[in-house]
Amino acid sequence: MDQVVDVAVDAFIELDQVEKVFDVRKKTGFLRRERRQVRAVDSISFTVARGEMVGYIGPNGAGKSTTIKMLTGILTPSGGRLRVAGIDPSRERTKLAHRIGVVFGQRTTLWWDLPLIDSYKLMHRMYRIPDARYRENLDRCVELLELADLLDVPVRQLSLGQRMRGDIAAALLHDPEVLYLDEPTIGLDVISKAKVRGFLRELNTERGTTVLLTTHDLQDIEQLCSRVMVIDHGRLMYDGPLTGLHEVGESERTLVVDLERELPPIEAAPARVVKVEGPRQWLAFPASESAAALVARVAAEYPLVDLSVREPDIEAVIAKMYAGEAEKAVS
Ligand SMILES: Nc1ncnc2c1ncn2[C@@H]1O[C@H](COP(=O)(O)OP(=O)(O)OP(=O)(O)O)[C@@H](O)[C@H]1O
Repeated sequence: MDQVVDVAVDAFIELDQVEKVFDVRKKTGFLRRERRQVRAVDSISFTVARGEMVGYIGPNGAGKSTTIKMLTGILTPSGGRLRVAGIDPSRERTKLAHRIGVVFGQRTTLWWDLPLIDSYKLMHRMYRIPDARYRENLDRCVELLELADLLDVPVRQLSLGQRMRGDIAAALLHDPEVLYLDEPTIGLDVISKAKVRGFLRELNTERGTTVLLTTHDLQDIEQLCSRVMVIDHGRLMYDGPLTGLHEVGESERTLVVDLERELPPIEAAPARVVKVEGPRQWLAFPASESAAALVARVAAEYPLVDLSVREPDIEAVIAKMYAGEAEKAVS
């Protein structure tokens, strides 16, 4: 038995030096085409244990969707070894389909013109879900995702947040052991985001569902995942807790305050004013510091009208991470 198989005992998802190379043909003249290779996933290795909830983040084009497509069996890796629940996804895609659920935030798996409930009935048959189990799972999703009033509404009439909740339910009717979520909160308002996050947290703690979550929203990760992996240019750049990512990237949050009138830059170290526009000031402070303490200090000393806290975006954290690496390499 080789080493990889030994590691697989605890690993529910397992990637060992997985690669995906796309052949791209580009038109460069009237009859001329140039062939180019895009290394979308470049020798990635990681394992995810059963019941873990892991964030998989990175800038646009980093290789996140390609990884998820390989994990579902839609794409075949160009190299390396990949297993989900001991199954090779691209070889046994149908067998695996009964054990995984997938939600692509930007696309729907629901039938556009049919009422929501009809999509669920079709999935009941497609996945051959036993009646009692289907009923139980449907009831649970309807209750927790607040779908009762939406079941008879055609999918095309649902708002984005309603449709997303409908899609998440659809992915869970067959009781998958692992759920891949690609941008599940994209475009949702604050209340819908909170509902989706609350549901996922409960699913993970109550049912032990393994979750791999791709997102551009760091708050998704903050509120749901104890572990985060960062991918960029197809390579795994970081694997650890989110707090560690903030430390590596020395990321900053921003406190935006509206004062009663124009005033000199606020003094509240370690926060520092990075921008002033009339009575509005932007203060950057380390993401690891408490925003509440800073707000209390500023409110005690300055005439505040309004305020908001902005989280660092993933691109900014990753950019800082690179800057840190470059500095280390120089010194
Ligand atoms: N079918 C394909 N053919 C050719 N190139 C592809 C294909 N799918 C993806 N790519 C390329 O592979 C790279 C990784 O793409 P991927 O969609 O995995 O990134 P991503 O991290 O999911 O990005 P985003 O956050 O924008 O969704 C990109 O350079 C992309 O252009």
